[in-house]
Amino acid sequence: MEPLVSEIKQKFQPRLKPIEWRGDRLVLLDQRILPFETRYIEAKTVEDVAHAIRDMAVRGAPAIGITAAFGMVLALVEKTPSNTQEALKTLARAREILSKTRPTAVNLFWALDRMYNKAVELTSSASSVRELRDGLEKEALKIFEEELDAEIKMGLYGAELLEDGDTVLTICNAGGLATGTGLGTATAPIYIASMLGKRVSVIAPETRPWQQGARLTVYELMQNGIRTTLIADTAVGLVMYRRLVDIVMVGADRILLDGHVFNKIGTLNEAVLAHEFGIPFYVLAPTSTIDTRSRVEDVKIEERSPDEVRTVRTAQGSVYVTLKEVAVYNPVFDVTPPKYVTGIITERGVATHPLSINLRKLLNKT
Ligand SMILES: CSC[C@H]1O[C@H](OP(=O)(O)O)[C@H](O)[C@@H]1O
Repeated sequence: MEPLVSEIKQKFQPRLKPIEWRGDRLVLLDQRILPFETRYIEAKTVEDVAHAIRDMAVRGAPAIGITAAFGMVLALVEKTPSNTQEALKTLARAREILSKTRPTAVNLFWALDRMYNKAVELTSSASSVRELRDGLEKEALKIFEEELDAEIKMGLYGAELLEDGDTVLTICNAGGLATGTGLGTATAPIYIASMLGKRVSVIAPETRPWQQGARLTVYELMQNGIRTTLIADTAVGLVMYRRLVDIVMVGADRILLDGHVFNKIGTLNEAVLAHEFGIPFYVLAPTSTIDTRSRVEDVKIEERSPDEVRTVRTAQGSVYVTLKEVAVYNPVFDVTPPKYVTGIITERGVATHPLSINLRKLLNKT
């Protein structure tokens, strides 16, 4: 598969660069104001990175992980510790700050642990803080490259499931904006199938309240020439009932070993409806999104500001669509039980039922 991965890596020139490392700063495409305005923000400190993740200037499980990884490097850039032991203390503080930004996407914690453990390993041989920082920078860049390779492999596995003329239903944005690489997870099969000559189109629900579908998925798919139809979230049932959907492909923020999938709010609705209408429902995620330790009850489902539901984003900024005083409950993820999942597509292959056994097999695959 490797030669094909290299060929596709050369062929796929993403229009968007959501995350760019500049050696002493991170340049992030501000996703809070797309598609109305293309604005980049510079993150030069750990706090800058924490704010960008918390405020969703950058979002999407893999993109959050990659951004946090570079945030750990910036911890040694913004103020150079006096020695490598002080550097470890600085990195522990940075991990603490970044781990508090958003609770559901496991990629954040996976990336922070990987970077900190790498730092511990490097301090045993690094003769200076600069050597430690250079080693950490290499690790963050490696995470980015591994993520892109994983998406290409997921895309190849997923593209095999797509026929010429198929329509894919998605949710939220699990595209190149959500992973930072420009290819995405749920969108990777769509881009690669199209590259391989299959005419694939997409139905993208707007994905209230943050509108990742209407503002981000529509934007990136159309930029990449994919035929896209936007629908209201409440229309997913009817498009399935009318057989307008051949397959559902969604991303994930956290997948448990028993096959429970945490993803954007509304994913459960699509999964249950797809199961009812006999439509294949696939989840796409790199193995860095698989949480091998938690049970369903251990996972915190993020709740965000009530104003995300009370308002809608427009080119002029957010406008209220209801009474400002109304009470709001705003969970931004849900959890889909494994019975509603046809398969989980990772860079190591596709796990089908029994998911609990086959996910472990994929993780143990060398
Ligand atoms: C590549 S999957 C990304 C995943 O993250 C999104 O959530 P958010 O926009 O709140 O970060 C959504 O759940 C996507 O499926």
